[in-house]
Amino acid sequence: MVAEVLDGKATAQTIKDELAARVAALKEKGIVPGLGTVLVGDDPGSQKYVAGKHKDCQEVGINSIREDLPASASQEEILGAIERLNEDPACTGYIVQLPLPDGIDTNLVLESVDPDKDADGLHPTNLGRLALRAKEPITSPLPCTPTAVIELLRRYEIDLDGKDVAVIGRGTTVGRSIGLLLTRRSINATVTLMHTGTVGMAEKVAMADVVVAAAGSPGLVRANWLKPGAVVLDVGVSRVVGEDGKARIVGDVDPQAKEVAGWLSPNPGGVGPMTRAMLLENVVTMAESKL
Ligand SMILES: Nc1nc2c(c(=O)[nH]1)N[C@@H](CN(C=O)c1ccc(C(=O)N[C@@H](CCC(=O)O)C(=O)O)cc1)CN2
Repeated sequence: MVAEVLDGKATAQTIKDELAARVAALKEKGIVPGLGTVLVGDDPGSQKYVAGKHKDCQEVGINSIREDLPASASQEEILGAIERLNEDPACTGYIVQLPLPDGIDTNLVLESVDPDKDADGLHPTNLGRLALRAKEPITSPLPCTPTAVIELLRRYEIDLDGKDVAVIGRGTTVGRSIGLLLTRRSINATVTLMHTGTVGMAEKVAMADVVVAAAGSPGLVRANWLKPGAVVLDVGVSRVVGEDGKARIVGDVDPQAKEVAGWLSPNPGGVGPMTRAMLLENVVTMAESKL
């Protein structure tokens, strides 16, 4: 068996084309959506992701606003940037690029974002709504990587109803919140959330119809763990330097998984570009809510 590809890059392009039409309609009504980013420090990955977000904005017609701070920025300086974006009427929504440098209280920073401008869906108010509203439709912003996974599967018409989903990784941006989304009444999956303390990970993965690997541990998920035909989403991102001295991205899933899985999202080219598309979608939806 050779797995079919869940092409996140192509799907994200389709979504961006759809968003460009929605942005044009907003502009006709005098509303120009604006995305803000707060980037602290010089982590090459974060710099690349933020640059990608601004390029995406340009592509779909969204204004973008940058708050770039040095790695030495104090907590107060970061909170100052947050305050400026909270107050800026040109900023519809914004994100604080994670991770923040050591010594910065990430929770305090995320809690200082105006929940109505939380394009990342990571403010406790928005995560709380996700936790509490299991049945009702949610109109507040949702975290981008979890929605990226679900939207990618939806666009490929892969139904999650009644499916067993193994999620590996308990980080804020993916693992913790994807379980809440997947178990919503409208999606109806059953989730096993695994982490470094999990005993018997291979056996649990072997029972899953769908595997979401978001541990950031290169090659953690072995091909021989997978149920034949499983749907595999490789979300974890690690930058490794090859023998040629060049840095490249490696996912959590053993490349041989393509011989066992039924569907596989590549990394790069899978959930990453979809995450960026979901961020734009959040901003456009926030702007439309002002109509
Ligand atoms: N505030 C947030 N910080 C972080 C998040 C997040 O959702 N919110 N997630 C990740 C980084 N991330 C989004 O910010 C992200 C990661 C990867 C990509 C992406 O498009 N990757 C490309 C490859 C790009 C490359 O060559 O390096 C791909 O997968 O094809 C976009 C966004 C941590 N921080």
